[in-house]
Amino acid sequence: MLRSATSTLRRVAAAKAVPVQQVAVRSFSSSMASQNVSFGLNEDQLAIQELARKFTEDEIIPIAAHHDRTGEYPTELIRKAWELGLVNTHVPQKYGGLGLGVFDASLVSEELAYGCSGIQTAIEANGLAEAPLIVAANDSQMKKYLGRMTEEPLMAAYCVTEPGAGSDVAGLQTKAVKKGNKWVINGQKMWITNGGKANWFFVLAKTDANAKTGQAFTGFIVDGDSKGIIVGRKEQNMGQRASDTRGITFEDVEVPEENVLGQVGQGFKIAMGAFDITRPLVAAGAVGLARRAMVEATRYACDRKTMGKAIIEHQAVNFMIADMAIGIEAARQMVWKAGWLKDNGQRNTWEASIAKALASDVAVKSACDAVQVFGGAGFNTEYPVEKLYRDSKIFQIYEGTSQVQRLIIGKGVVDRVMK
Ligand SMILES: CCCCCCCC(=O)SCCNC(=O)CCNC(=O)[C@H](O)C(C)(C)COP(=O)(O)OP(=O)(O)OC[C@H]1O[C@@H](n2cnc3c(N)ncnc32)[C@H](O)[C@@H]1OP(=O)(O)O
Repeated sequence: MLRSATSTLRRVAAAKAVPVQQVAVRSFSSSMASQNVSFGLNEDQLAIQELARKFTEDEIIPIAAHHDRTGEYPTELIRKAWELGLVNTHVPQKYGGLGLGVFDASLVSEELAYGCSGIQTAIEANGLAEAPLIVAANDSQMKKYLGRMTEEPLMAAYCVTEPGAGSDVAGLQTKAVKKGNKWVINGQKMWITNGGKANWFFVLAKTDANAKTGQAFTGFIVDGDSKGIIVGRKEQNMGQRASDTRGITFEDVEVPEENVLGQVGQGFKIAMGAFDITRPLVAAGAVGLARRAMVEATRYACDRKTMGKAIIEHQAVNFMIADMAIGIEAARQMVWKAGWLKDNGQRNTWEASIAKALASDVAVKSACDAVQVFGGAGFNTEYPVEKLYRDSKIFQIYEGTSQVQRLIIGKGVVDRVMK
């Protein structure tokens, strides 16, 4: 199905003398916005979900273990995903993208992460870098920086976290100072996904030391080849090893005034607003990983026999798998709700945090229990579940730890109950 979808896109592209990606864009861009809530996906949503599912089956699953073992960046695979329109899904149609809403993009994220959440993270990191631009960029910034992402398979990175400030964004030390008609950025960023691959960065820097958090920071778009950017080594992480994570140092990096995103002083809110788009998608990735753990555990449990019967027939095993299903179904509904709210113009920060916290915990527990179902084989690299377990942990950490999500959720409960 994937091959025939791809070759159809290629044929249409050749006939029209346009890039394949533009054909993919046109094929999937109609009526994708989830205006009315429904648990039944519409035809377009089913089509993009199926495209992502087949891509995962044909392209990601066969090479996932290799990229996990070697830590090699999946450049060629990302190029293929880009050709099909599975990368940069949020970029508005005006700038050559699919312009998918959060709900529709979550269908893609879940499928890709089913194959390998490390590869999905590399792809999704583009979405995270692009989100602040979607929140606040002007037309010429969008044309220049989002437009190029649909013309070539480029990568971008969201540069907020620092060695001394991950959860506490207000504690960032990177500074930007205005000199003439340029801004000069100095500081150190850490754990930057796609850091070594980025054509451009979204960078959050302090511009007013005396202002309160909501006015103290400014967001900048920084070209990857700017003088003074020092890219650190690729970090060796426990899981999601296909993804490229690095420290990035900014030493007197000059940024033109036209690369200020939104208003000076609004950067913190822009950076947080980006998470309203991307946290549901990280959560969708966690759902995809949990679903893979459930499928692998079920297949193994139906095959493996102890005490004269398949271990799935032992309730102790069957109930672990039942709990995976409970978590996956609940977390997916929460992802869909958080996406639906955003797509319909409503504030979804609270629901995005619930989705992210729930789905991350479900992913870690499901992967852990899948190892348990596999027993000794689950502890061995020959079988897929130890990778799922290693990959799952970061979901409780990146894009806001599970504790940060609970801070947001707890505050939201008080606001709702006491208003
Ligand atoms: C798979 C994809 C790629 C994966 C790569 C992973 C990369 C990453 O991990 S990215 C970095 C992850 N880091 C995080 O997620 C940071 C976590 N921390 C946070 O979310 C915040 O710092 C948090 C929640 C602790 C709150 O911080 P705090 O300093 O208390 O700020 P807070 O007082 O709530 O807000 C300050 C202002 O921003 C506003 N604000 C907060 N959230 C939002 C929002 N979502 N939208 C708009 N405005 C917002 C507030 O209203 C407030 O405005 P005002 O001052 O006018 O009242």
